[in-house]
Amino acid sequence: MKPIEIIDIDVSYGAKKILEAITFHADAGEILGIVGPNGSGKTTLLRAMSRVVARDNGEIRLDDRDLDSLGHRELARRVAVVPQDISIGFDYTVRDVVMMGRHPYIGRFASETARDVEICDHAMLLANVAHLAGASVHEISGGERQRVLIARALAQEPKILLLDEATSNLDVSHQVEILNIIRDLAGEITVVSVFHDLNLAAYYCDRLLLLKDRKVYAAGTPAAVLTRENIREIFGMEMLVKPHPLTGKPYVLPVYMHQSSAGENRRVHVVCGGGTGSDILHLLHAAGFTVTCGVLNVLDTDYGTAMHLGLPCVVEPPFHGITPESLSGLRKCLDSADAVIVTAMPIGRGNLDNLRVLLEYPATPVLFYARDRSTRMEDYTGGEAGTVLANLEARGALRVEGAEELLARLSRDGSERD
Ligand SMILES: Nc1ncnc2c1ncn2[C@@H]1O[C@H](COP(=O)(O)OP(=O)(O)OP(=O)(O)O)[C@@H](O)[C@H]1O
Repeated sequence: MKPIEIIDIDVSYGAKKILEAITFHADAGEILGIVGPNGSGKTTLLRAMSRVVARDNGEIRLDDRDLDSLGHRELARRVAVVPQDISIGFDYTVRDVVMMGRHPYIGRFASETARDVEICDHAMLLANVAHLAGASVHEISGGERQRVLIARALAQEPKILLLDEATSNLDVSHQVEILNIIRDLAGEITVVSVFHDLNLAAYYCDRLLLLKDRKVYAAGTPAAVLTRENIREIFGMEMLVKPHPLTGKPYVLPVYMHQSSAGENRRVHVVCGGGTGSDILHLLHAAGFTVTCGVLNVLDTDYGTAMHLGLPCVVEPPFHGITPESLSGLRKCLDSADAVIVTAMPIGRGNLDNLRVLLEYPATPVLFYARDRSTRMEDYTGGEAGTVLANLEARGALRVEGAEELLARLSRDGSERD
């Protein structure tokens, strides 16, 4: 028996269909997150589950009971809702509002019992609003009001808790505090919560439901739903999706790309390693250059960046020297490159081979790139590497510092060529 089963429901506002053919269930004691872009129907879905809006067709079952067969009190004892809109009309005290959560249990003409008071006090403690009990709800902050509404929902002792972005007004420490409380309660109760913050959703939810264009686009574990492809498709932007280094849960990081066309039709090859090229790989890609890189080892940070950006990269296995095959791969990149960038990095045997090959391309401009003053090429060179670099400089290789200078130099070279 599932605490919540939604079977093929459609929901409309007037003639406008908002949700179509929605089917899913929540397992007992889980936190199910609903994610999706603005206007995709997340709130409407919660409203349908709490009978605030009627569905056009399909079925909603709570513990195998038809939602429509439940009386108002019975429904309120099963389902508590923390809405997105946290305004409260009358000038109640915090305690009054939290006590409203007990109404489904208090008889029409009866007054609250000691048990109601105890549950209400406990709910206020849990949501960290006990110290505000006597304050007017109009004299507390938006975040505090949100916690009051969470306390009211907890006082309802629901089996199912529906949260509509219930932590969106809270600062990060209160967000985590409330979600930790909800995580602790899950197990005893089933939680369905709308999230805009994908990282909070990934961390706190057992499963996610991703909505798009009125329908369920994907459902499953956070790792299965929050893929780079799904996020690109749904939100239309690039995000890096990685396991969080401490929790192992998926972690999404937006790639803020200020796209430009400065590098259109221009090809650059980047010789980098150890993370020294990640910033410019990203920047050059965003500026519209066709970027290749390598030779890199597959465990290298810059290789990770190249893969995230989808850049062609000549690679070798970890701790492997450069083979003739990858040298020929590198030459293929260099044959069509308009410029080569060499980042300031420690130059080991592998990179020395990379650099030697550049000597075969005297007509291709080479830029030695240092991210800032603290990283200088000469700090990293010496011996044979120093000689190769000196040879490249003798052939016109230039030193540039900072991404701005690099892009300016590349566009100057481009216009000179044009
Ligand atoms: N009371 C209403 N009457 C008519 N249309 C509505 C009403 N409430 C919402 N809508 C429309 O229904 C669609 C879905 O709204 P809903 O609030 O469910 O989306 P949402 O995914 O929760 O959005 P958000 O992320 O912005 O909170 C939107 O196009 C919205 O304009």
